[in-house]
Amino acid sequence: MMERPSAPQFRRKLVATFVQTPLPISNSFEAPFQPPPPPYEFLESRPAPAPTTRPNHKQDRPWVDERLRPSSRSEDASRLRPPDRLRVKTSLPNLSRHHNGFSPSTSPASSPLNLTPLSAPPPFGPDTPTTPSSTANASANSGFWQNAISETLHFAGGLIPHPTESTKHFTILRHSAPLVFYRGPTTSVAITIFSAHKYPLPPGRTLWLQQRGFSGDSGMALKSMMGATSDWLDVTPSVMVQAQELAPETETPWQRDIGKAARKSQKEKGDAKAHIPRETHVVRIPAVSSDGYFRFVLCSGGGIDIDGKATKRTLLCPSPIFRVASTSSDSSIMRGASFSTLPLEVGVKVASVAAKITINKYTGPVVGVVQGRMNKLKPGLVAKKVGQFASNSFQVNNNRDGNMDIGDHYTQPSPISYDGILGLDEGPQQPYPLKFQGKVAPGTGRNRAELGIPTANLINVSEDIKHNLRGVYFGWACIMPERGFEGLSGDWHEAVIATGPSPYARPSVIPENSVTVYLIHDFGHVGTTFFNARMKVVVMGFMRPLLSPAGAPIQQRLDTVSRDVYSTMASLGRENWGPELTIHRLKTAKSSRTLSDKYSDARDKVQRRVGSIPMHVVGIRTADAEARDKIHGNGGYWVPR
Ligand SMILES: Cc1cc2nc3c(=O)[nH]c(=O)nc-3n(C[C@H](O)[C@H](O)[C@H](O)COP(=O)(O)O)c2cc1C
Ligand SMILES: Nc1ncnc2c1ncn2[C@@H]1O[C@H](COP(=O)(O)OP(=O)(O)O)[C@@H](O)[C@H]1O
Repeated sequence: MMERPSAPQFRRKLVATFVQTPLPISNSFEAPFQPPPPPYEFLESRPAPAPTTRPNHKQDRPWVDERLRPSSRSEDASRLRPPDRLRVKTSLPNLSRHHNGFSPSTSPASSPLNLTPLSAPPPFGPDTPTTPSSTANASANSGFWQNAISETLHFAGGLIPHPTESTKHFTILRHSAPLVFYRGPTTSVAITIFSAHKYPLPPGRTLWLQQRGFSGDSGMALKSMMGATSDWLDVTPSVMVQAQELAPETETPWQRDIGKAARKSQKEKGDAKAHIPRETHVVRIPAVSSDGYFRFVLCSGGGIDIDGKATKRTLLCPSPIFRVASTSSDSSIMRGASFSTLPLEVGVKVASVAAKITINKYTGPVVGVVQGRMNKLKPGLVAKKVGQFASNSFQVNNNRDGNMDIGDHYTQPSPISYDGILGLDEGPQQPYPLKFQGKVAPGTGRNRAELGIPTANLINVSEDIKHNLRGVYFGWACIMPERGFEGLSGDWHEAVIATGPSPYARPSVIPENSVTVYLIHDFGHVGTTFFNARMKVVVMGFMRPLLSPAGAPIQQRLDTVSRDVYSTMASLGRENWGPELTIHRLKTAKSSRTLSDKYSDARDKVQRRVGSIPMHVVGIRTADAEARDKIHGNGGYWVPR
């Protein structure tokens, strides 16, 4: 992490940075990796499973640690400060000059719209979409937003300065900037845990997220969202990664931080008692954590033992605090802010105003398209409702009403008719059949090599499918009869479709779902491939969740796959499950829908579009972020040292 200058320097630097180039955003997001990991190790390499029940623990209320409790009266006074005192000057130069953030009461909404960006707008983030309609104006906005964040990060550096927290035997060093802008499900914070020679980290160590000043209603809301019984969230990273797998640009700054902290510890405690680095954790911040001040708490125990019982949790060390900020709720959340961090809140507010302008770039086109289409359906309630829905989806605090519960209904087990035969004899039930397409791309070749089962890896599959499907499904697939693939069977074939994080993928905070299809068809001779062919897939039902293949003997995997193939063949062999009837159904379903079906279809479509708009790029939390979180699980990764 970048070193923070002392106060007067800091002020000078702030202005200087402001007119030169914006700072890079912190390294608190997904880090790139290089070599692929060995197969099948990732799904189960976490040392302690996430507890399903958590002990009630009045005794370990958050923030009772005296060293961390905001102490002074001045803080109480600051809490009473009316929010309008926090109104900010509406341009960044002013913010820089009034670096404490307090300024005459100018309406925050009044002038940013008129602002021109301060420096040439750089592209924002690695996954910044380039919509055709993103005009010069829009990219100017993103420059403005980026500047606002850079400024705020500077503030954070000065205002939450402690990068380490220690107890007698443990130290936690925070690598990421102390201000973490919410960036969707990949939002993460990196820490390294040190411990004394005689105190290696216990094998069942767990990491918990605590919110500062956290109590009452919000505590309850959090609990019910997570289905948890406690207001601590288990955020123990899921997978282990070796240091050699880290990209140098990730590892080098961490090593620098670690070296510095280790030297300091040696100086303070002497060789015998110095704390030595044990593990680096990149911890995913779940959407449900909302905005506020947080810390991690390292514990021994807290997981589940082999009998399925929760093990006793003992506190070992808290981490330094950090602020998570998004722009969708009232960003000037005072809960947990101390007097010294109030100016930071102002910075967040400015970034938030900037983001709201920037977001028009993403939402504008979708609202336009949907409303345009609905006007054709007019007049009537339906058009009005969908139109409203389209606009409302972009409201900052959009409610969950009308949202698809993403993922859930695609992972419901199909009813079993009889031995191994899935689904009712009458045919597939909602939401199936489900159609999608993809292009066949080379994979690792391991499935064929190990099991003799070639699986076509599909790319260019819609985000919607990748997000919602997780597990093993059965259905039909065909290779599209195009030039270059004339010799291949273009018929519909029974297929097993497996989607989920690939066991062979590079590690990341959230592994991307891959879609692989095994066509139950003999294409002639061993080794036939059809890379670059387009494939159509119709999913007819859910078969089973993905098993973690870690350590599973090949024979066991073969048995599972054989059962999958059998079930698929047997289930699809019934009259109402054939490909022709299914395709016919898909076609007629389109023309025979009632107006209200159309309404819900259009609503789903809009909702999916909304889900696919990268709102998180500018720190907006959408209502489905929490639903998606359920799919992502803990995520994150840890590196032994
Ligand atoms: C019938 C079948 C069942 C599968 N079951 C699982 C599973 O339970 N868990 C899993 O992680 N992957 C499963 N997969 C995916 C494969 O393990 C593998 O990731 C995929 O086929 C890509 O391999 P490739 O790189 O050799 O093409 C399954 C694949 C097939 C065809
Ligand atoms: N029955 C089949 N189902 C799916 N793909 C097949 C089949 N027969 C041949 N293939 C071809 O084999 C490839 C998969 O082979 P595999 O050795 O698993 O390699 P990879 O891991 O590169 O996908 C597919 O991409 C496809 O081109």
